[in-house]
Amino acid sequence: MSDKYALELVGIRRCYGSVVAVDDVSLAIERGEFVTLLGPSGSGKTSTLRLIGGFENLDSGSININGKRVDHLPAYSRDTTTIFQSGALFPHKTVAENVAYGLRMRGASKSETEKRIKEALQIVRLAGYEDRYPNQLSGGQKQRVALARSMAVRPAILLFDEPLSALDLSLRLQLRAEIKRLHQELGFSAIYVTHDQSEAMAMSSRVAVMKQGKIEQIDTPSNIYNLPANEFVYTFIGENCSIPLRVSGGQAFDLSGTTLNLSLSSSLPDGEWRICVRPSRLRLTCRDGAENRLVAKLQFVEFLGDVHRYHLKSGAVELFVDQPGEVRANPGDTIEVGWSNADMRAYR
Ligand SMILES: Nc1ncnc2c1ncn2[C@@H]1O[C@H](COP(=O)(O)OP(=O)(O)OP(=O)(O)O)[C@@H](O)[C@H]1O
Repeated sequence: MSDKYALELVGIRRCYGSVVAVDDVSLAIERGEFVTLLGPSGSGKTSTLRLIGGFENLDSGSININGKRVDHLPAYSRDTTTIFQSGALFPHKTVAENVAYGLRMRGASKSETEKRIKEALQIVRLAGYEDRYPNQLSGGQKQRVALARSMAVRPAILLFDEPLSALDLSLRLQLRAEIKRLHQELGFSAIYVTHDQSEAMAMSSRVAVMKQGKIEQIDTPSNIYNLPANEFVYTFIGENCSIPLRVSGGQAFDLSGTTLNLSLSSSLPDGEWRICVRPSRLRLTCRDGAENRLVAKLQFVEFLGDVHRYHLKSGAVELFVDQPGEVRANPGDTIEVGWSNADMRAYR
């Protein structure tokens, strides 16, 4: 146990009947880190957060906050606060009373409480809203109050349980930037749960990708994106084209048996493989001699704003390529697609 960490999870486990919701999860978060638990529905993110916050009990393992074991303590005695999806404000209390709540629970004096309310509302840009009631606030403002209430306590670790998922897209983007700014300015330690990968990538110091109660990979957003530990992480984070193929004697064949011009295949053992490439790393012109090339037919083109998405078919292989600029091909045209070895991953 080390007090170097704001939070340490050591082999924590929680089952509901026959479902193993959290399966031997270990994780250490340094002070000031913003770590996101990201994963599909049912992967155990919320259960992990609830175990840390003390809303659920462990079946085994231990939880340390600032070097002290806390898993035997009730929620209110742990040095954490949680911001929920719904905000969970008290409807009959004013903004100031809502923010004061956690401070009172922790025995702060009246003058300290007033000082912290003022500070917290300033931080979330809601100074002047002290006397309003939650029903007089917008969805985004309510979440800012919930944030202020949690931060006013200055907990060892802030827990976020999908706090933006009930908001519309533009508000979500706005608040996401706001939380990032606050983290940068104040340097609090946080665990953030989301199933939105762009949110996780944009906000976090590190991202833990979860699947079936386990952490598949924990790393910086850039390493998660560029150096995924396995196919699950690769396909869960960002878009990708997956090409099923068979390698035999250093040659690659698609599933219809057509030879593919892939240089990586010379280094792959014989067998069935899936090659994964991000559509943004595929190139439609290969004059510079890409290491891997496919001749494909253009099916159709989608306009996506900054880029066009070219949907292509080559034998049994289907791909899509994102390219900026004008569209210079028509459906039915033959196009060469290329990519470098560094941009592709092979999984079996
Ligand atoms: N109180 C409970 N009783 C029974 N099963 C539960 C309970 N809470 C969670 N589970 C189960 O545990 C597993 C993990 O659930 P959890 O809510 O932690 O996942 P999640 O990754 O947060 O999902 P989501 O993104 O949908 O919120 C799921 O299979 C879920 O059905």
